[in-house]
Amino acid sequence: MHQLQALVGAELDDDLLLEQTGGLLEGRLVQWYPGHIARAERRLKEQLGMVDVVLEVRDARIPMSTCHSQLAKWCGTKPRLLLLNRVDMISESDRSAWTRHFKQQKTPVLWTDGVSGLGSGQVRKAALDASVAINAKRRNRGLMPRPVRAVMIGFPNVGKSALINRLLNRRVCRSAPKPGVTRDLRWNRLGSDLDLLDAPGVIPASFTDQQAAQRLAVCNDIGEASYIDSLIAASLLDTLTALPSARSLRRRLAQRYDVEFSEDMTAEDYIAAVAEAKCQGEDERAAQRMLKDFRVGALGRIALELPPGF
Ligand SMILES: Nc1nc2c(ncn2[C@@H]2O[C@H](COP(=O)(O)OP(=O)(O)OP(=O)(O)O)[C@@H](O)[C@H]2O)c(=O)[nH]1
Repeated sequence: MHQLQALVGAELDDDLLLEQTGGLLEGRLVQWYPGHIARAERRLKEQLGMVDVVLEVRDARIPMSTCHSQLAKWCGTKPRLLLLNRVDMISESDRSAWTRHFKQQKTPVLWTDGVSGLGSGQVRKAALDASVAINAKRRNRGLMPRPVRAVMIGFPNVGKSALINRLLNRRVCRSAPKPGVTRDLRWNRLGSDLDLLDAPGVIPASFTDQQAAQRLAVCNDIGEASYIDSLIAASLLDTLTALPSARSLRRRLAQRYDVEFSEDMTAEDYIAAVAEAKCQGEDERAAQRMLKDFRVGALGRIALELPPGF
């Protein structure tokens, strides 16, 4: 298991630190910047206090690693909807496996694609359905109905802003392929019934799971300054070769890089071999290329995590 590097550069300016909120809040960093982490969590709890409905967005490639461990507790009885975004990046069979899993757990899930807008109609409907109950309660207490307030919460770069833009059908939130883009809270009115809050991506302060941290890095969900590409690319290869579809994935890698990935090679061996063949022997460049290929879907539609027991 490769250890993910915590931020080692001491010269962190505020901007970099902000990027890292959306960055690696893994054990060591938490100890180094306790004030910063505590502030991010305080803000998250404040946001939860302001809304009626929580839309929790996770990355469909890593639904477990992008699960915020404290969220269920903090939401209490508040309605919570689980959105699995980037559905376009996983295979049909991955999707079916997760659908079955969440059905067994009795957790309603909506599949979304923040780029094409797939699923956004259902998200809107589900949020508005929640508003009916909320406004019925208000009327019973003699209060005027008001638009339902919902917040999009999730790890950095899972696609919250893109989803909001699709829901509103216009580009109101900055959305970019790197973590930590959303820095401020922003309310957006959707029709006359729904106010949506886009919030900066947050990683739990208690996040110490190295494997999950590596998967976040693989999926570009934490700041690049937090890790070394070759370690993370090796982690990606280890994960791919442990999946049920490992054999076909090895073939796909061989086709893409013209280098066989035999069973007796380690991930590090393979990166070195691709570096030799394609990147003048530079492992870091080979690693960056593999990570980029995975992130843009050039290695195929792959969920890195499957439900337990799959
Ligand atoms: N392929 C694919 N890309 C997506 C999807 N949703 C968002 N993206 C892309 O992923 C990148 C990150 O999306 P954002 O909407 O900025 O993510 P965010 O969760 O708001 O990020 P933070 O600001 O870091 O909290 C952008 O380049 C989006 O175009 C999706 O469903 N599929």
